[in-house]
Amino acid sequence: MKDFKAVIFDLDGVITDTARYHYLAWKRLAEAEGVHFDEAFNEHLKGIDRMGSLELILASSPRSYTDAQKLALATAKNEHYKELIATMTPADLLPGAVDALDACRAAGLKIGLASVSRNAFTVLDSLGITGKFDYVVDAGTIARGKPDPEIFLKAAHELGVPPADCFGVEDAVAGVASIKAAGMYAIGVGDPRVLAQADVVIPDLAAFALD
Ligand SMILES: O=P(O)(O)OC[C@H]1O[C@@H](O)[C@H](O)[C@@H](O)[C@@H]1O
Ligand SMILES: [Mg+2]
Repeated sequence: MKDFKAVIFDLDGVITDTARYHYLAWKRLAEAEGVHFDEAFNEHLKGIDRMGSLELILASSPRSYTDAQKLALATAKNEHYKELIATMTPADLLPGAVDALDACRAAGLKIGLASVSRNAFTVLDSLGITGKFDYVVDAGTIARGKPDPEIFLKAAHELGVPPADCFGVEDAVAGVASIKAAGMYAIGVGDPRVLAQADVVIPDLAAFALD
């Protein structure tokens, strides 16, 4: 691998298994609205921001919705999600996550976090790893979600490193697309058939190695 100067991690599904909690919360909402929801559908939602995910689900609903109803549904989903993550602790870190962060730090890399989740700061605090990042993007400041490159470019800018000297780590198709659109090297975490756009795919962070 070339001599990178920064690494930018996604959070949900990479560092901790919150992707599972997003899935459960969306599934309950979708089924209440008469929309069939399964793992395959959920794959399209990974990395997509809250309102974007809701729009994708409601596109399959037999009903129509006002903006106020959509906002109420998104808020209800988030309340359910917050209940699911309320008991998170450092034990919820995925295998290899802390070792990967520490290896990047030991190698002198700047470390950023690029999650479109507005719950990211809470989750990082629950996991006890906020201090391991040089910069965490505030999702509330991002105009265009993944697969747009904005969030990864913002992280690189704030870390003071050109995008070409950064690599990103992602579990979502939209997230890998965002990294590539930003002009960065992409490490996919998950299934290589799903994350075909990534430069390399590893099954989880336990397999993360800087060489
Ligand atoms: O609703 P939140 O916490 O702002 O999260 C937004 C999105 O954050 C992403 O990290 C998840 O992959 C998505 O599933 C989720 O919808
Ligand atoms: Mg993710």
